[in-house]
Amino acid sequence: MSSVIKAPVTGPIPSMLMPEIYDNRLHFQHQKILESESDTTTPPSMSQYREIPMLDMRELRSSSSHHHHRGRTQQYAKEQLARACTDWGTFYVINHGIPEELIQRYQKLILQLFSLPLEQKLQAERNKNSIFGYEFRQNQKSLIEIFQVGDHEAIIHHYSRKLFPNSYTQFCDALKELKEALCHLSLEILELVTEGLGMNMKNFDMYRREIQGLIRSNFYHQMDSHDEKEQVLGLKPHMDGSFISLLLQDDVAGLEIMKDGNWFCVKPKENAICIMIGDVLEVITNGYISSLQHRTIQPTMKPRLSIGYFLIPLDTCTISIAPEFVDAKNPPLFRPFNWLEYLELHRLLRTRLKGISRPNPSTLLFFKPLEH
Ligand SMILES: O=C(O)CCC(=O)C(=O)O
Ligand SMILES: [Fe+2]
Repeated sequence: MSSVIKAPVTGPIPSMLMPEIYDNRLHFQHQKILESESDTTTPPSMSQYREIPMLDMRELRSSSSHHHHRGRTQQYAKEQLARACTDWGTFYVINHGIPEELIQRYQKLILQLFSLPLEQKLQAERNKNSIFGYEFRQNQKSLIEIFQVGDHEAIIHHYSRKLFPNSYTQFCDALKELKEALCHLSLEILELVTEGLGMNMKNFDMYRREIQGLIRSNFYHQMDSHDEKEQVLGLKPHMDGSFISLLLQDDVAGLEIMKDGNWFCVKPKENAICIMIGDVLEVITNGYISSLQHRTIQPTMKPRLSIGYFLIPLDTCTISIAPEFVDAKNPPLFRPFNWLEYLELHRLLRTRLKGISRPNPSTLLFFKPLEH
């Protein structure tokens, strides 16, 4: 029958962030897309477990050695990487080189942060118009605490001081060290991925100077389960607004991925980092690879900590299809857009559609050519 959307999209998008490219026609289109979708919120049932591809960074990294066997191993690993991207949109990497000591040090400190009194954490609360800070996200059945910062040292110091007035340097140091290591690794992987998919590295270079990093820690509280078969959703199904995302997890399961129309549970792997393809790469490759739809399940046995690192464009960056992914058989699927425009729509979907799961949670729908 009618759509179940409780909060129809009305009123203008805040003009401060509204690029000129927006006009009323597009705004109307957004409304149409949102209205055509209905609530598909059903409690997720237990998902089957699947192994995702596993790649060895030691094999992928080029070496100065000209050893024949080594070259073949590397070539094979690169093919596996390309296949992981086209078939799965996600994979684990091992031998990534991020020191275990550093990860554990940061995990310990971020858990200390989450165990601070709520009033103190709220001193660093995320501002409505910002993506940085602390967030206490409580729904009927789920509870997640999130802490997120970017590359700006001043912001990191600002929030760290509020949270750890007496010992903030220790926290800042670990955060910055981990962020830098993850930045390095993610750029390396992004380069391997784009090159492996046949992207012209000159076109990739245009983005190199327009990339920033976000580090986000998610603390999922342990929830009571009344029905063993029914799971409680933590994060709703979504695609990340990133080039790629890196995910570190403790030993508690909770991540689920969508593959071929089914949800699968991905178990944490010791010393492995989960890589996910984000929306930006889907656009640049003109849909040759898709961003990974994923969600999380609220744990019941013990709490769960995950740390995500997102490589995202700078606000000023324009995202457009790399020409080598367009030909007669592959017409352009997306119009070029500015990153702020993406963020605004991403936020619109999250806030205006609170409590509603869209059948297709993709923000990229808005950048497809208009249908007549
Ligand atoms: O906690 C996880 O496993 C995933 C987190 C996630 O998807 C996100 O922060 O975007
Ligand atoms: Fe995500």
